[in-house]
Amino acid sequence: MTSLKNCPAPAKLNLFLHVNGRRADGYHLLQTVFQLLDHGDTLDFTLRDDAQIRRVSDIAGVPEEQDLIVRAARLLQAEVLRRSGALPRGVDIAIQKILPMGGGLGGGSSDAATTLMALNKLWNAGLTRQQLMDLGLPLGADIPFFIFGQNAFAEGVGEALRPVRTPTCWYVVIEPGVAVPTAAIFSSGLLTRDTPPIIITDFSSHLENQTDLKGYGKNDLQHVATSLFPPVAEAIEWLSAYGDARMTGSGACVFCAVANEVDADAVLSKMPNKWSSWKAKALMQHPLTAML
Ligand SMILES: C[C@@](CO)(OP(=O)(O)O)[C@H](O)COP(=O)(O)OP(=O)(O)OC[C@H]1O[C@@H](n2ccc(N)nc2=O)[C@H](O)[C@@H]1O
Ligand SMILES: Nc1ncnc2c1ncn2[C@@H]1O[C@H](COP(=O)(O)OP(=O)(O)O)[C@@H](O)[C@H]1O
Repeated sequence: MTSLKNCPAPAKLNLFLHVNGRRADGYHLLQTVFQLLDHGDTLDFTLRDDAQIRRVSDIAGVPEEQDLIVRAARLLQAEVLRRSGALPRGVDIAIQKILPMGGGLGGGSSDAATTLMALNKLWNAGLTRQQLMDLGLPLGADIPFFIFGQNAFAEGVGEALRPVRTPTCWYVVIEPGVAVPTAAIFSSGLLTRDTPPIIITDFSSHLENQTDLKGYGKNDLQHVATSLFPPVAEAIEWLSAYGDARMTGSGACVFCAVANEVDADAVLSKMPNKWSSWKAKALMQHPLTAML
């Protein structure tokens, strides 16, 4: 095998996100439920005859050397060399990017996770899922979740993951047109960091029948983001007419659960033109799992 094409890098939502405290290194302790969506970026990987890792598509605002895709590929290439003594062949990576940056949809992390999983296969590297998760974590807190490959209740900074069953519903997502820098939200004086930890004992039924998220927490980052970025507040206010509208991650995107595709289309038909918006089905598994 010399190439892997059309590899999906799905978006995630944080169905809720609690900030429970802060570690000594300044990183925040979170509790969140990650939900995979059938909407995301797509990547192609083609082996080269030399050892270079190259991104062959432009991503506006992200230089090749800083791209999480390139950094993830180089990290795995170095790890394979360390383990086996042989340097894997280089690779050209093309990406069709549709997820907005600074959107709270985990796009960069998902691209990096797909890269680690696809190259592990293409290079016959044989790393376990857990080894890939450990390798990815320093690049981005959401990367272990995407490699985990199932909807999850996460703790720590997002690396302690347990599978959780979530509703088989649809989501309407609004991109409010601003990029929210994650660091600015976490460092804000407006942020509360003392939500009491919740304890989930029944992971098989938790959240399963809830298309309405009421009662399942809140996003502690939301009031910070809405204060600093008014378009986020405006999108939540508009979408609240159709359900329990919330922000995902550190923003800027806003979502609302609906029962089915017809209901999603009904909300989208009323959407003001100023926002990009879309519908997505809740996925139960990472779509790359079935391809590898
Ligand atoms: C908030 C979450 C929730 O899923 O998602 P996004 O909104 O970014 O998608 C993630 O925890 C974000 O993870 P990620 O996007 O990888 O954040 P990073 O780039 O690692 O962190 C950017 C900066 O935010 C702060 N940060 C991040 C995560 C965390 N648990 N505590 C923090 O204090 C740190 O100052 C860090 O330098
Ligand atoms: N392949 C990539 N796709 C998106 N962003 C990337 C990528 N590589 C690096 N980044 C950087 O990561 C930042 C966060 O992007 P992203 O993960 O899409 O947003 P969020 O963490 O809010 O979901 C971007 O602003 C960008 O500077």
